[in-house]
Amino acid sequence: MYLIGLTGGIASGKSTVARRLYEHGAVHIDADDLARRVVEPGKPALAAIAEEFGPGVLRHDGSLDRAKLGELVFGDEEARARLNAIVHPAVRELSSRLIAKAEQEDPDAVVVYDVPLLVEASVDHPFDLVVVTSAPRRTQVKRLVEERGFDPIQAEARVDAQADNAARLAIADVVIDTDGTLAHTMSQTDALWHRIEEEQAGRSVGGRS
Ligand SMILES: CC(C)(COP(=O)(O)OP(=O)(O)OC[C@H]1O[C@@H](n2cnc3c(N)ncnc32)[C@H](O)[C@@H]1O)[C@@H](O)C(=O)NCCC(=O)NCCS
Ligand SMILES: Nc1ncnc2c1ncn2[C@@H]1O[C@H](COP(=O)(O)OP(=O)(O)OP(=O)(O)O)[C@@H](O)[C@H]1O
Repeated sequence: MYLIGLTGGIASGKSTVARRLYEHGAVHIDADDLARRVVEPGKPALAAIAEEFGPGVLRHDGSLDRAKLGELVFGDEEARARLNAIVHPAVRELSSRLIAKAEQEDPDAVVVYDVPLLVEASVDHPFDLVVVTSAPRRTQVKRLVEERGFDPIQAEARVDAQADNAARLAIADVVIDTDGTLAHTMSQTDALWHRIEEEQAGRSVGGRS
């Protein structure tokens, strides 16, 4: 297995890069998706959230009111830390399981773990490569406002709830500049894929998998 940790700020283009790697043949595991799965009705993390933040964060059907919880935690560091303490251990456990399963199914798989909070949550899977998508704060805010309908204050609160670009760049093996055209992002991603293929070919010559 070749394990890539893919991180970057909100709306910096992680999903775009992950989708391209998936099209090349990688297995894609998305931490945002796992974070949704672990709070489905009936899961212990959802009960813990309702206990911690009150029943007002649940909808009438018992599912999580994500907008309501988002209002409570973005812009309030202490509340966010309480939420993270509930959700992150469950995501850590599930991601470990899914990465192990991908390796079991194909020992030569390239697995991309797409995780926005790799720095903040001290994710310590044994990555072969850490890839960071990087766009300036103003581009992130512009995309959130223009493409996802956030108001500017909400958009800034989301961006500021995360590590800054400098902290992410400090742990990067590869940086993908996502402030240009989509074609530029794609060509950097294709070059990354070719590099990984070459590394994998070198490993099999050397007898490792
Ligand atoms: C607060 C919640 C319910 C809001 O849900 P919502 O549907 O509005 O956003 P969604 O989950 O799709 O996240 C969108 C983006 O927000 C950012 N984000 C989400 N949670 C956090 C957080 N705790 N800290 C900083 N940024 C975050 C990420 O960039 C993520 O890609 C949700 O984000 C949540 O449960 N967050 C805690 C779990 C978590 O940390 N998830 C991130 C990856 S593990
Ligand atoms: N050069 C570029 N590279 C990547 N995305 C770009 C670029 N130019 C514009 N975009 C747009 O920016 C948005 C980036 O969203 P994407 O979902 O890939 O980011 P993300 O980092 O996965 O976000 P999130 O943290 O919310 O999961 C997309 O709508 C994409 O089309």
